[in-house]
Amino acid sequence: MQLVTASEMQKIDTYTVNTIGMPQDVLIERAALSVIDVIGAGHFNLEHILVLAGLGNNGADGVAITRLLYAQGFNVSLQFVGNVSRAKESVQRQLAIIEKYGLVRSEKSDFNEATLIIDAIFGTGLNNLLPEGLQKMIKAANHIEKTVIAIDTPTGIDATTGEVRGAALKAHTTVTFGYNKIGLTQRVGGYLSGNVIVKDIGLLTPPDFSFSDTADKHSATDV
Ligand SMILES: NC(=O)C1=CN([C@@H]2O[C@H](COP(=O)(O)OP(=O)(O)OC[C@H]3O[C@@H](n4cnc5c(N)ncnc54)[C@H](OP(=O)(O)O)[C@@H]3O)[C@@H](O)[C@H]2O)[C@H](O)CC1
Ligand SMILES: [K+]
Repeated sequence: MQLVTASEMQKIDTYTVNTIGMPQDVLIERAALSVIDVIGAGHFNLEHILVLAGLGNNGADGVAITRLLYAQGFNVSLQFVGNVSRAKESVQRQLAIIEKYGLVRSEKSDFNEATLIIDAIFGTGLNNLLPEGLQKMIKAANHIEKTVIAIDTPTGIDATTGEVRGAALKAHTTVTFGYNKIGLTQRVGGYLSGNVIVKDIGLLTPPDFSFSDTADKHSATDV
């Protein structure tokens, strides 16, 4: 199974959007629909779903997932993690749409009430240690051992190395898009990702793309 680094995945994302012309919002919608497939497969308690969404496209996936669940009548709440005014365009568009659906974001959620947490805070764009406050929140969430579905990567895991960036959410399942990431198969990332499901969302790989040898060398799990 081909594994990729975070930057390889971002190159594939960019090629699909900028060269092929596939609108980013279509990819985000397909990503969200692929997660709904997994959620609907019957392995999770869906009584109260809490979606945690961040500033980047990972967060946009999370808001789209919330909308799809809300439209199907699920008891779903959305908590934005970070300063909404700093959120990317893709997230702002998703937030504007979900407001028209009538869903009001929760300011602060009680994790204890949730039966399932959807982690859409950070994905492959994580580039540094998590902010202190978020590290504390993640450690508290791990402590109460809630079932977590991670979107693309568990927040806090470096998608390339599998190292923890201060703290990382422990996922029961990770739904990752396009290719599996090296960081989900090795070091702590290999453990915290749980059951990794790779979903095709229509990303195209450039014809002359050469995967780094890092990717090939790390197909075995060396946690
Ligand atoms: N690109 C596509 O077509 C699709 C991508 N998918 C999803 O997108 C994410 C990758 O999205 P990206 O926006 O690149 O990254 P993230 O959502 O992981 O978050 C990055 C944002 O967060 C900021 N950031 C990064 N590290 C930190 C940190 N340690 N502390 C605070 N903030 C941080 C970052 O800001 P910068 O200014 O630092 O760049 C970004 O704002 C991928 O994982 C998929 O889930 C879609 O699924 C498909 C289409
Ligand atoms: K995530």
